[in-house]
Amino acid sequence: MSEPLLQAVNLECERDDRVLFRDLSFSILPGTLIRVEGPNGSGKTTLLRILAGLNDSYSGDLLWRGKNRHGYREEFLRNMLYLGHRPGIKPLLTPMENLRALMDGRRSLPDRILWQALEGTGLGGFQTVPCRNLSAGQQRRVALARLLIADEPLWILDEVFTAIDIQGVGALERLLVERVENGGAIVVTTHHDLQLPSMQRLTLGGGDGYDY
Ligand SMILES: Nc1ncnc2c1ncn2[C@@H]1O[C@H](COP(=O)(O)OP(=O)(O)OP(=O)(O)O)[C@@H](O)[C@H]1O
Repeated sequence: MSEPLLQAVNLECERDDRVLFRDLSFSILPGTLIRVEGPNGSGKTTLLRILAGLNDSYSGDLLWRGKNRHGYREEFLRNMLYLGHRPGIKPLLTPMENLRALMDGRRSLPDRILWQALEGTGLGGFQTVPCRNLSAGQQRRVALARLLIADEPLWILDEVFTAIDIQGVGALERLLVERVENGGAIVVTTHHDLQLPSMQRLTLGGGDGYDY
């Protein structure tokens, strides 16, 4: 069996004296997709931000490739791609400029590749239009183009199906399946009815303060 990329060991997080989750332990293996589920406010975004290294308000351990992540933060960040529940698109920039910004200097790709990635998410013809003139779904697609040029082994995706039309949802589902088949690891939250082969589920909402 392959080594886990990321392991959560006894994670616990409290917000405003309410336990969102405790004793949460799981492994994220290459070639797996984990869907984090739970009702509004159950802590899905909080958990994903903790996994992505964007929130340190937790107890427990996170191991990156078997070692405490604290000592390997840069390596972890280089190998992880996080897309948050907001598209994170700058309205005054074009899709091309935004996509380059989303690369965050990790790899220098030629414009041709970025252009094609935007075409691949249905933004052909919009590559040089300021993003403030795009629809909500088109802005989301700019962020999703980042996935088409991603080589990070771990993707952490928060509500990336939001505002995407039915064709876009199908294309994104196929991309996720293909990625997992090729050894990628994905953690995703969505209120969309995602049913992918061999998807694992991690359900939140059992902490103190929940009646359901
Ligand atoms: N910065 C913060 N400070 C204090 N409480 C917070 C903060 N961020 C989130 N919370 C609280 O933590 C709880 C979990 O929020 P979170 O966004 O993780 O839930 P979620 O499961 O992703 O919800 P949704 O399905 O609505 O997106 C909520 O009760 C929220 O009010």
